[in-house]
Amino acid sequence: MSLQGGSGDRGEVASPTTGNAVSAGGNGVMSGESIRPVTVLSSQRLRLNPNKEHKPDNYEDLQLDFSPSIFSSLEKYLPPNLLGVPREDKVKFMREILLKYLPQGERNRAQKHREYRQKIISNYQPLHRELYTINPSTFFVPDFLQAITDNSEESFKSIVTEPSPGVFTFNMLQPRFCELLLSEVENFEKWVNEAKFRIMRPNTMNKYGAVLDDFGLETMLDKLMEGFIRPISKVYFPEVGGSTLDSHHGFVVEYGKDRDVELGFHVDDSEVTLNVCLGKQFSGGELYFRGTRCDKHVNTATHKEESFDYVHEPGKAVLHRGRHRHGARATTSGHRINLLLWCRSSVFREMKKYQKDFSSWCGECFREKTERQRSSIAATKLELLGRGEATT
Ligand SMILES: O=C(O)CCC(=O)C(=O)O
Ligand SMILES: [Fe+2]
Repeated sequence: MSLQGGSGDRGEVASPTTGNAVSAGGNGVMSGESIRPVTVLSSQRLRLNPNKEHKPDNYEDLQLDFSPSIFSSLEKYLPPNLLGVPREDKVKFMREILLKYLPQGERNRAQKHREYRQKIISNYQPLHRELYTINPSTFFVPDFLQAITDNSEESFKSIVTEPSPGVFTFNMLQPRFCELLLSEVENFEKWVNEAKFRIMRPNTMNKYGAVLDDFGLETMLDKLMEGFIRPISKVYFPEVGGSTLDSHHGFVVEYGKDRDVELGFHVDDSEVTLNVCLGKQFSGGELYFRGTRCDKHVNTATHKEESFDYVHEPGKAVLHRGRHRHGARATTSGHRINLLLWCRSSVFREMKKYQKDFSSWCGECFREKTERQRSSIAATKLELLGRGEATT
């Protein structure tokens, strides 16, 4: 976890962690509501598929130890006989389930983070309100928008290039959008300095940069992921949950004089990462890739064909697996700011717990599997040959 190899050719890979995990948390009690005896059997199970017709209750006004939106989402999975019971009974049932999944420590951390965000959002005045709601025609370049609208493998192929296996690039953001976002980030940082507000950095590896989700851009970025990144990831990264991306961590990183200089060798806490350069003028800052690895193989050697350097261009996106080992070289002059969207799939993360063989995406698992198959074929051949000789 520790060493951040400068050149990224080998060495241990750091895995940046973030504080934004699951938006839930609390002090473990529901205040303000008396808890009625529940008419529910705890042996009842959630449905496998949601009831899409059901309109869930609103839980915003309750003091709950999980995010109200989790209750609204989970309600669609309640057994049919529970859909019509009083809201407090549904809360009790769902809370019991949620408690099994989110330990107290994590809930406390998530609650603190919710309060932190709330403090920013109620004090920070956005400069460009048009950034906070997605507007495809002003955000994206026409070719990208057309490809997403057509939503087919062919349409994506027409805009996407794959300069190295697993690294996909395409033009994505309009210069005007990049300018506005840069100016919004600058404005946010100005406010942070003036208010002497201590902000959380995007991850453990950055001293600079800002989490966009923390100052109001979460909903916009969620729409960006769902409507624009998930369709592409479904085609290019199906083996790591590309079609089921359901949460994200969105931030900007900043490099240059008085900022971070480079970024060490690491893997992201994401299934799929979108990295778009916003500008401004800079030299250096190339993104180097060194092959995709699972946890077990994260520190294994790089093979020649896995080495690839990418030169950032404003407005242009790079899409890669989070487990694709990478880092950023020093930005030697000017100022470089990139938008990062670490996209995650809860379904993939759950399934991963039960798997050992990741040969569909881990370069080393693939090599081991191929080697096993090769020697098994060789052994079978030898045995058949031996039998043949014995009978002649
Ligand atoms: O600076 C870059 O382009 C890479 C950033 C990155 O890999 C990250 O923040 O996870
Ligand atoms: Fe990264």
